[in-house]
Amino acid sequence: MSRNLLILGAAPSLGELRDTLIRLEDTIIFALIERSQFRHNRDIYEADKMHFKDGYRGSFLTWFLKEVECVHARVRRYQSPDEYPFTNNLPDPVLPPLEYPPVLVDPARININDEIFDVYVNTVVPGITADGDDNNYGSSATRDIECLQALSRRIHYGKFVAESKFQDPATHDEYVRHIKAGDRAKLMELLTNTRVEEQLLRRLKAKALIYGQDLSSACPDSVGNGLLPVSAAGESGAGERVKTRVDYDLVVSLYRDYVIPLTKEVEVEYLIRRLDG
Ligand SMILES: O=C(O)C(=O)C[C@]1(C(=O)O)C=C[C@@H](O)C=C1
Repeated sequence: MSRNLLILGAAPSLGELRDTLIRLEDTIIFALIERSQFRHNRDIYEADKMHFKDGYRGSFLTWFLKEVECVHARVRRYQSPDEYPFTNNLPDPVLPPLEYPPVLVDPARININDEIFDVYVNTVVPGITADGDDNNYGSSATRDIECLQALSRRIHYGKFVAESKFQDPATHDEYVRHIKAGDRAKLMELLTNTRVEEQLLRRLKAKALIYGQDLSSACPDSVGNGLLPVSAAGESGAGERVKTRVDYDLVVSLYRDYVIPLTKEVEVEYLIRRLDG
């Protein structure tokens, strides 16, 4: 995705941006499935549960995040306008800066990763994992970081979506009026597209149902007969609820209650500052 942002001369269209959001649904569902194979492992989220030889005070996950983000910062990850770190005071890149086409007007580099982290640790992880401790701390935290990065990229992509809506001649003047009035509620109303949200949630349920199935004991023939038949409602041919590796209703509620609202929050916060300077 970063490469695309580098080579795009002009702002991406709303259609192109929505295609990226659709692709990120797959990334997020698979990352959640990966994390859900391990138990909750609550200790990795609690500060001072582990003794760090380097004197670090905090949770295992925040220690791990900081280490990973240091490496990623050194290879310029956070120079990309769709990548935002969860930790601070990161080192400078070892390579010269890249020139990204100036699509966004975002001097404050709006970053809501603290909110995303909070929702992920306190709501998502307990929802998608079985309770208990299986000692897979490194494996769990590795998957956590993948989930967090994917969610963060998806949610901060709202800036590009907001910019594209702001540039649209059909709504430009209306956006400018609400921005000048500092009216966040009106901006929220204007940028909301209920039809797109409903379609997204339906698609997401279908994807979570299909990607979440464990096909290890299925014996399909060469044209695929023999795979578990699943209806859109999540019922097997026999009428019972399909057991998937990650609960598809949870994936839908994650998007409905957090991912979409946080994306819209990013869009509003981006737009409200759009005319500054
Ligand atoms: O596709 C858009 O128009 C967006 O702004 C993205 C998004 C989303 O988060 O998926 C957010 C707000 C809209 O109501 C619809 C969808």
